[in-house]
Amino acid sequence: MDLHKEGDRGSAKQKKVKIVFVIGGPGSGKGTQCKRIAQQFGYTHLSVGEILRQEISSGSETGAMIQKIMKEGKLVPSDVTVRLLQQAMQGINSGKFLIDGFPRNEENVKAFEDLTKMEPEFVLYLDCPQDEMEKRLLSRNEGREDDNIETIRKRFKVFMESTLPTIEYYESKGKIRKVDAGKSIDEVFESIKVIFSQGKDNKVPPISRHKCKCLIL
Ligand SMILES: Nc1ncnc2c1ncn2[C@@H]1O[C@H](COP(=O)(O)OP(=O)(O)O)[C@@H](O)[C@H]1O
Ligand SMILES: Nc1ccn([C@@H]2O[C@H](COP(=O)(O)OP(=O)(O)O)[C@@H](O)[C@H]2O)c(=O)n1
Ligand SMILES: [Mg+2]
Repeated sequence: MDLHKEGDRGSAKQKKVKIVFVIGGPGSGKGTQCKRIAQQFGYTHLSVGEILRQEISSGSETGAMIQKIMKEGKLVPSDVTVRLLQQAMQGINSGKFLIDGFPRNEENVKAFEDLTKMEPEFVLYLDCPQDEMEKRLLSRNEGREDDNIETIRKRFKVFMESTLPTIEYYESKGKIRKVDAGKSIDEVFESIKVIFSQGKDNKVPPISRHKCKCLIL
């Protein structure tokens, strides 16, 4: 599959790939909602966290490096993350990708743009109060090494310091679609359905980081 924009190499035959990024704090419900979106709207769901965990399971040296970083709640270097993400995308013949947990910082954005020459159609932002996210993560029960209170707090800090600026970046491009993710799974999905049913010209009102529920601690 060619991951470049239609026309980039002058061929009218190249398939236009549509990408939606899904971001939000740890425990905001990205994975849960992505499964539903993929099923209802025909997207291929790629969880970047899962891709990184698969690399850990492979037993590679890169995997060992990723494991150490994840345990500390930090972010994996973008060249590694984007290379693994691009490999995963190239193995799938899909026109529509839902990329969960990406981008998480400005370096992620730049590495993705540089390597793939693509931009997301829009960015779905699941905005959830931190105390709710903490509660969800502590009862997630997936055996993850990073779902302990110490690492969870570090991940929240990384989200505030590194991911919120990327939300502002996409907001300035009119690409953020924000939903209140503090509600029930069904209620959140109802709001998401409205967004995925709209044409790309229907923009939601702009947001500012001061209005994010995740900052109401
Ligand atoms: N809206 C919600 N209300 C209550 N629990 C939720 C909601 N969305 C997800 N969960 C639960 O919270 C945990 C974290 O959800 P998950 O989808 O893994 O979040 P993320 O991928 O953003 O970390 C899971 O155990 C999930 O079942
Ligand atoms: N773009 C990304 C995504 C995940 N990660 C790493 O993977 C971890 C788990 O990501 P995840 O998306 O599975 O976590 P949740 O937000 O779903 O809980 C993060 O805390 C980072 O250490 C990363 O470094 N860069
Ligand atoms: Mg997840």
